[in-house]
Amino acid sequence: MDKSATIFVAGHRGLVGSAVVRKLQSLGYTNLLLRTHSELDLTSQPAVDSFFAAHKPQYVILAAAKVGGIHANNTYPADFITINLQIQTNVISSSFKHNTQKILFLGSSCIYPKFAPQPIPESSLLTGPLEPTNEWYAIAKIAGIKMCQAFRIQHSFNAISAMPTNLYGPNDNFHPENSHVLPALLRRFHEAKASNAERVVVWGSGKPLREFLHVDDLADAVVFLLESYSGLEHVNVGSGKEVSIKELAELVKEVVGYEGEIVWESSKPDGTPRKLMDSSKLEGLGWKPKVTLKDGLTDTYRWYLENVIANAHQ
Ligand SMILES: NC(=O)C1=CN([C@@H]2O[C@H](COP(=O)(O)OP(=O)(O)OC[C@H]3O[C@@H](n4cnc5c(N)ncnc54)[C@H](OP(=O)(O)O)[C@@H]3O)[C@@H](O)[C@H]2O)C=CC1
Ligand SMILES: C[C@H]1O[C@H](OP(=O)(O)OP(=O)(O)OC[C@H]2O[C@@H](n3cnc4c(=O)[nH]c(N)nc43)[C@H](O)[C@@H]2O)[C@@H](O)[C@@H](O)C1=O
Repeated sequence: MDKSATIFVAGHRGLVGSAVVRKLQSLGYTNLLLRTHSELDLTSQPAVDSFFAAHKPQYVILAAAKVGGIHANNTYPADFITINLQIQTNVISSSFKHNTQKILFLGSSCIYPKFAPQPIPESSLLTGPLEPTNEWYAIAKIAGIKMCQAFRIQHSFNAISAMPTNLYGPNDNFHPENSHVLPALLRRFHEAKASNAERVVVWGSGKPLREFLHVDDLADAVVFLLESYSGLEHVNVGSGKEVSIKELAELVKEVVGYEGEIVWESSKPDGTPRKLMDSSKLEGLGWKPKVTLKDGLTDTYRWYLENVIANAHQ
């Protein structure tokens, strides 16, 4: 790829988009096209089409989406299905219409059936019922994969899809209810330590297993796929390592330095019991993750202290 190619990174202020921008800049890409949500609402078809007509990006990385953890997905199903269908339909169809050379769409491991074989190969897509807490979001993401495939089959449009596992890192969403488990626990344990609270509440049974990938590894994989993969099938992006939510909570407690007790709130949903991705396809293409969970958590906590807590005290 030419380092001066115009690359539109949609969602560049989010967890994934900001990591992709850091990665592209570190590799010497100089012509990044970036718009905030207020500058360009991707749910508006006329606005997206005018933007593409005016700027004609050569490459597009679609990292803008309505995203949230188990509680947000379960509480706002209409938002999760509608906004995601709108954003991806507008961006993929305008990319094709205005001659983008290649687009990379980001889905999620929740596209797979709740009881898929573990580790989950790409071929498990559409082989069984979805996890109910996030089926609305999953249906939108599955439609995104199928839209990329349909444009490739009908129009030879170079649209590819990457399916990341659960991500974390700088610029994550640390909202107490609507975020994913890892940033939620970093914040909750930090606040408990700061206020000398005797216990911290963690949702569910602690038994579900999750695979976590640092967002810098994901960004590396995204750019790797953009530069080197043009297949019909979506590609899993995982770390290959899973931990139980109980183990995660113990690790966050240690990294934050909290000494109180953990209490489990069993009325909260566990979600899918296990979703370890089979990332052997990506590994076969020549890509591997680098960041361990312990190192990634330690760095993310440092980022949280320096960027969220420090700013809150200014
Ligand atoms: N986080 C995770 O664990 C995982 C994420 N993914 C996927 O990665 C992608 C990025 O997720 P992530 O970075 O975590 O999400 P974030 O919520 O951190 O970022 C999403 C970005 O999209 C922007 N956005 C949302 N709606 C619109 C809109 N209507 N118009 C313009 N911009 C909009 C947001 O801007 P604003 O905040 O201003 O609305 C934000 O910058 C998503 O496709 C997600 O499905 C996949 C697996 C796991
Ligand atoms: C990436 C993926 O993310 C979502 O799926 P999820 O993996 O279930 O996401 P989660 O991070 O919110 O929860 C993981 C586990 O952790 C437990 N848990 C404990 N305590 C807290 C807690 O405080 N907050 C949260 N959110 N979860 C908690 C929680 O009960 C669950 O058992 C999808 O909806 C969808 O968005 C998607 O694709």
